[in-house]
Amino acid sequence: MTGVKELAYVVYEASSLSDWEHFGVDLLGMQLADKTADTLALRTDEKPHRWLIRRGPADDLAVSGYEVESDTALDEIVERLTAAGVEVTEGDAALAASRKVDRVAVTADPMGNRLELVTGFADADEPFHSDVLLGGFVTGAGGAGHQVLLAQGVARETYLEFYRGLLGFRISDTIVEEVEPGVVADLIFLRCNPRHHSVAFGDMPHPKRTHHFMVEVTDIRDVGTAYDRCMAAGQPFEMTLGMHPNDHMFSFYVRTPSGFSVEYGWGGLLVDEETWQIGTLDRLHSWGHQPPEVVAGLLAAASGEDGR
Ligand SMILES: Cc1ccc(O)c(O)c1CC[C@@H]1C(=O)CC[C@]2(C)C(=O)CC[C@@H]12
Ligand SMILES: [Fe+2]
Repeated sequence: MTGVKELAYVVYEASSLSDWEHFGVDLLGMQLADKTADTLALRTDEKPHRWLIRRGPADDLAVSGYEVESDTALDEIVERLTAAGVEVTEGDAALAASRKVDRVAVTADPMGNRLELVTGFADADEPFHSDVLLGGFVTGAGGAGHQVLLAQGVARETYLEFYRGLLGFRISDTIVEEVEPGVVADLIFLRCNPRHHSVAFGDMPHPKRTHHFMVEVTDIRDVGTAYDRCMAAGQPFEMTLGMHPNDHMFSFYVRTPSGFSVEYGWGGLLVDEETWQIGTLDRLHSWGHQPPEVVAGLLAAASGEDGR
């Protein structure tokens, strides 16, 4: 089935662009591409933008842009969506120009997340440059990274029918873990290229549309120095360094200025379509990924009055 090829870009609506500029550029090592009174364009590679931050009150995900192989592939997907009763509109030239794509079709998933299906996402004129990274970000065929979105009470079969049945995603695995007595995290991970997942869904209570966006770096030292920069800047952490059992990502989670998180990772697994088997795992973390207050408690206990 002709499906989408990669997560190309996201648009976030944020109340403070200056906080996001500091977060993206100084802490994460992205490149500021463009800045107006109401938007910020951040680069992680040869593309002109991977994150667009637009001024507004939502402090949440506004758009997920997925690139499609060709014009005919986009026609095919639009036709499939329309036949399934999903509304799709062709974006105008101004929208396409603002996204730096040839063509953009606008639709929404069953949770009401706006999706832009695009062709011809151009490269920037200038090569990517980071002021702080030793290496670079891992994008390429795997796209900009991955994100976890909230199911918001929509049944799994409903959003799978959309993402798998209409957009062509494949299931990589599911993880179900009882994180506290009576509280079950149940996540499903979907891929559209060799990256283990470009999107995952969970139905836990969460105030935003998105839980996190994952950016991956080529050099493990850049995970460590990003961790240090976030720590030194007082950026709140959601989880310390750790690893996931499904995609083997070595990562930490830090809060964005909009309250949801960024996962900053290295070493993510690539899926071989020929041999991959859909797994069902029972733990979210192989090790680490502790809430900071848990680590703070352990460290305080370890250095208590009798702990010399
Ligand atoms: C479990 C997992 C595997 C691979 C990933 O890239 C990934 O982000 C995650 C999930 C992260 C995160 C978590 O571990 C704790 C429980 C969380 C907060 C959720 O409830 C949704 C996202 C979950
Ligand atoms: Fe993740």
